[in-house]
Amino acid sequence: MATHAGGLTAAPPRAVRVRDLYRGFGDRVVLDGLDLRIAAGEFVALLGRSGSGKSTLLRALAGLDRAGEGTGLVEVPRNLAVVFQDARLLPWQRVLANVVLGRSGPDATERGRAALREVGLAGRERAWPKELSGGEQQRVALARALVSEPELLLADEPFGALDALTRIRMHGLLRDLCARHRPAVLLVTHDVDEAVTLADRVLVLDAGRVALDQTIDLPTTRSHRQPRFLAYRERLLAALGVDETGGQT
Ligand SMILES: Nc1ncnc2c1ncn2[C@@H]1O[C@H](COP(=O)(O)OP(=O)(O)OP(=O)(O)O)[C@@H](O)[C@H]1O
Repeated sequence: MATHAGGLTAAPPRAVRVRDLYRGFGDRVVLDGLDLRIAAGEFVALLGRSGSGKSTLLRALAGLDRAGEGTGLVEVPRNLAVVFQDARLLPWQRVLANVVLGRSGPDATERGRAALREVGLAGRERAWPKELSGGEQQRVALARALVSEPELLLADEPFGALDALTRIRMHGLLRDLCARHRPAVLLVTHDVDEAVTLADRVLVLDAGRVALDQTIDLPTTRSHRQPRFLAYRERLLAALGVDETGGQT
């Protein structure tokens, strides 16, 4: 359990606990007394208007927020992994080396191969990153994240740069990987459908705090046509201040 920006560390609950988190840049207050809990194994999606502070919160959890000023309690498991919109692979390393980065020994290699099999890239171990499509590169990034069996996976719009069909395939992949590995997940996304498709709970960030905390009570395999899916979608869009036509409410 790592504690960033002050505060005492309690017994490790293997989940996220954030209390009274403040983050600002100069005069700009971005997170303003934010509270958040994520249970072990829980999948939480985070929505919010552009500039509402989603990435700032994710960086605070990842311990990557050295730029701004901040106070508050942040407790996260030490064993966490982060994936971003761009796969951030090392171009001079082959795919398998990217997955096992920083690890060595036959065990690491075997785990890396297994992770690549899990993301559907068996046989591509010796490929260079530039030989892969954007979707395949994100698969490698997911394999690299999961090879350490993280207790927490932080994902900042991981599918934001992919085309719609690839994104749908990646949703299925991420859902299956999370069902198998059971990390707690915080997924930052702009895509309301993605949030309702994947998450146990969807949060909407507004004015520096969690403005809506919506449990998604749907079966694991979800269809966009289910009436309850559409009802959640509508509620979240309303909380984001947009209607179905893209207009402001
Ligand atoms: N290093 C920084 N220095 C100054 N301001 C910053 C810095 N990082 C973020 N900000 C500001 O903090 C606010 C929140 O940014 P953040 O990236 O967290 O929002 P976001 O909700 O993730 O946005 P988007 O959906 O557009 O990615 C923005 O106004 C941004 O300009």
